[in-house]
Amino acid sequence: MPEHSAGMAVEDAGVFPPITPPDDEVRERAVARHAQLTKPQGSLGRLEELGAWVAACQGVCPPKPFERARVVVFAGDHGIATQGVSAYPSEVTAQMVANFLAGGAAVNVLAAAAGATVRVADIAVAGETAPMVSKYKVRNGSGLIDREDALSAEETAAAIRAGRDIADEEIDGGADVLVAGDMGIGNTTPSAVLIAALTGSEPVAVVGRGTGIDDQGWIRKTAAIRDALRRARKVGADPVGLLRTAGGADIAAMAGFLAQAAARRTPVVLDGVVVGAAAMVAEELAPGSREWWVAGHRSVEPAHTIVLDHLDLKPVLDFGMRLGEGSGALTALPVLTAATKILAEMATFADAGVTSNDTSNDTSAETAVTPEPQFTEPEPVPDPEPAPPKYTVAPPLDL
Ligand SMILES: Cc1cc2ncn([C@H]3O[C@H](COP(=O)(O)O)[C@@H](O)[C@H]3O)c2cc1C
Ligand SMILES: O=C(O)c1cccnc1
Repeated sequence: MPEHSAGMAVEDAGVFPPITPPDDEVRERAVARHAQLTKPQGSLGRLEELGAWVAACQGVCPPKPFERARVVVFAGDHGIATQGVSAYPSEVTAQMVANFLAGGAAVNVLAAAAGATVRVADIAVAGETAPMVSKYKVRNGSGLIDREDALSAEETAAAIRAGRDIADEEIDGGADVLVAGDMGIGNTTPSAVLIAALTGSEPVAVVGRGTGIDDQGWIRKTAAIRDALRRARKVGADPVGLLRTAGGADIAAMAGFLAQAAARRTPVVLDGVVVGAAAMVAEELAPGSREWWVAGHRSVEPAHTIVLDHLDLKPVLDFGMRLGEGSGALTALPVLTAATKILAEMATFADAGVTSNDTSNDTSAETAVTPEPQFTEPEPVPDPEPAPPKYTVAPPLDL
């Protein structure tokens, strides 16, 4: 077991303190501020709601634009990848970790574009990775979930603990918004199993094309999900039991990370189906965590829509994306920044000397004589002769 989890009782890793929601009173202040900004009421739509959410999370209105957005990519392999459920081989996972470190992956580009920085954590890559990313490694690949448990009880606890410790490190280091990303060939299969187990869905409802499997791959993947679901039945809806039997170390770490972020009152932008599966488990571990998350996007993977419905989260973007790595969340992050800056930087009607239609603070109304109505009801106009129809139906052609 990695040193960071030494001394931690196995059964405590998945125990979280009660999650307190973002500050509703501040959210209301943000809504009230929106009404004073120089724009018609409600005209910035969802942007207004997102800005109020950021304010409620930060407990301050106007909210502060993010200064340290951080994405943590949780990497891990999955035994089930050997069963032909992915369009790519497992070795790609370690190769992509090297690509992340070299700055060449989508996550690097999208993070830079959104003003975020990237951390990579090897939780269960099959094979060696750079020492700087392997501090929290739990094992080399998780088990073949259609015939064995993904993890032992100790490994499950170590993985959840790893995610919690990583969230703590990032928040203590000043992160003010977090993103979890995934990298692991085969990981959409355990994700689908967890989502099906927690929502009572059928394998065919949760199976997706992942990296782009063909129809034969789809059949193999559906069978793998079915078999893993059958094995997972013994643990019911127990979240830690599900991570152990049908999840994997990387997904367990993500679940710990997402719940710990909520426990530490730090907002999170969720990504696609893999992070979504971890989020569903995290919500079971620490109910109420979902209030600290915004759904960055809707992934193409069908199971992701099931997650969004289950957690009652409305995605910011629906871009037809299906990559993972945190890519959808990072594409949405600038929208959150824009929403925050609207509340922080726009002028109010009073500041800008723009006439508002808000009379709630207008004391002159009490002393004024009845004002002249600006618009009067028009006199009723008598019905004119019915106009002839503009277009008439042509008579049938006599052929
Ligand atoms: C080059 C490459 C980069 C990726 N980055 C994320 N994924 C994503 O695709 C994989 C999940 O799909 P499946 O379950 O079908 O294997 C995971 O590695 C996920 O992170 C990638 C996949 C590949 C091939
Ligand atoms: O939705 C995702 O995050 C996703 C989809 C396909 C492959 N990997 C990740």
